[in-house]
Amino acid sequence: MGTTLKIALIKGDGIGIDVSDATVEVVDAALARAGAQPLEYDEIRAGAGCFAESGQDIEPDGEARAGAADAIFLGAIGLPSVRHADGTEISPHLRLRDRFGLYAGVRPVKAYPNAPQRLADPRAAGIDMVILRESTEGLFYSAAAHGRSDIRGDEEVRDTLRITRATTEKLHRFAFRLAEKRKERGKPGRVTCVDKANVFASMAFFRKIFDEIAPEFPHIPTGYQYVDAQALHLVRAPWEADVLVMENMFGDILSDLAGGLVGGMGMAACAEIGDETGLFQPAHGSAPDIIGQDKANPLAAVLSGALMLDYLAEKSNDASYARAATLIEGAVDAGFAANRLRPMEFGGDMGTRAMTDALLECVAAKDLAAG
Ligand SMILES: NC(=O)C1=CN([C@@H]2O[C@H](COP(=O)(O)OP(=O)(O)OC[C@H]3O[C@@H](n4cnc5c(N)ncnc54)[C@H](O)[C@@H]3O)[C@@H](O)[C@H]2O)C=CC1
Ligand SMILES: CC(C)CC(=O)C(=O)O
Ligand SMILES: [Mg+2]
Repeated sequence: MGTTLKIALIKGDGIGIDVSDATVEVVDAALARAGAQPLEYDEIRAGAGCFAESGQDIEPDGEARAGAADAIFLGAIGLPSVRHADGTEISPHLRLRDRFGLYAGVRPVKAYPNAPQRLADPRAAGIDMVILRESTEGLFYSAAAHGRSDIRGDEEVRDTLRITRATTEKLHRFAFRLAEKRKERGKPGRVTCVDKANVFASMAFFRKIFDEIAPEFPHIPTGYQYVDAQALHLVRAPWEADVLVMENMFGDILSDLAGGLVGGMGMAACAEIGDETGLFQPAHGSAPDIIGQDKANPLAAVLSGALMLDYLAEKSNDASYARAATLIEGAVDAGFAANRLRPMEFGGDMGTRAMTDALLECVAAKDLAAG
C-alpha cells in the first residue's frame, strides 16, 4: 500500500453539501472495489454560510490546508442572500483558483442514453465535447480576489479582462494535449479557439497565441469561432463540438448552455487544473431553489470525483485510482443505459439519496469490469 492521499473537502453551501456527501460515498465505494488505498478527507468550512456565521469566507487556515492536500473537492459556494457591500457574492473559490493557478477549467459535456437531450434531432445523442475554460484571468481577473474591481463612486465601475502570454500558452497546450487523448479514444480530437478576436485586442492576442502553439501539434485539426456564433452552433449542432478552448467568462456561460443541452447543470462536471494541484467541483452552484428538498442530481459532482481520481492516478503514478475512476464512469454509462439512473432534474423519480444508492449499486454491479 502506498501513502494515503489527502483531499481537502469543501462542501460549501446549499446543494453543494448534499452532492459532496454523495460523491464521497461513491468515490469511496469505487476505491474499495478497485483495490485502491482509501482517501483521507480534510473538511474545510468555506462559503456564504461560513461568512454569515464568522465574517470569514473560509476557515482561517483553510487556504493553506487546501494547498497542502493532494487535491481539492468542492461542492458549491454562494448564496444570493449573502453579499459583500459592493453587491458581489461570497466567492473564496475564485481566490483558490487564483492562488493555486488553476488555469485549466475542464468541463466535459456528454449525452447519456435515456437522459433527455434537449434537442429533438437524433444526432444529439452523440454530444461529447469538452469546454476548456481558462479559469484564473479573462474577465474574472478583477473577481479573482475580492476588491480588485475599479469602483468609481456610484457613477462608474470597471472590471478588467486580462490575458497573459504565460497562462494562455499553457492553456492552449493543455487543449491540444486533451485533443490528443480524445483522439486516442476515437473522438475527432479537434481544437476550436473560441474568442471575440474581431473586436477585442485581448481576444486577438488569445487567438495569436493559439496560432503560435498549434504548429507544436501538427496532427491536431484546428478551427476558430467567434463566441456569439459558437453559441449558435452549440444550440444548432452541438454534436459537432469537440474541444473548445476559451476565455474565462465565455467558458462560464457556454458551459452552462452546454450542460443544459444534455439534461441540466446536474450533468456538468468540472476539473480545474494547475501546475501543482487540482480542484474538482460540479459546474453548478448551490441551487437555492431546491435546497433541502433531496432533488439535486449528484452526477455532476460524482463525475467530477471521477476526474479527481484520474488526476490522482497521474499525480501519484498509481493506476488503482484510474481503475476507480473508470468504475464510476462505467457505472454512470451502464446505469443510464439500463434506465437505473433517473434524476428528478429531468423528470425522473430519483432525488439525491435515491440517485446515490443507485450509483452505489451500479459501481458494485458484477457486470462492470473492475478496469
Ligand atoms: N462554482 C460554484 O460554486 C458556483 C456557485 N454559484 C452560486 O450558486 C448560487 C445559485 O446560482 P444559480 O445562478 O442559481 O446557479 P445554479 O447552478 O445553482 O442553479 C441554476 C439552476 O440549475 C439547477 N441546478 C443546479 N444544479 C443542479 C443539480 N445538481 N441538480 C438539479 N438541479 C440543479 C438549479 O435548481 C437552478 O434551477 C449563487 O449564489 C451563485 O453565485 C453559481 C455557479 C457556480
Ligand atoms: C464564482 C462562481 C459563481 C462562478 C461560476 O459561475 C463558475 O465558476 O462556474
Ligand atoms: Mg458558472
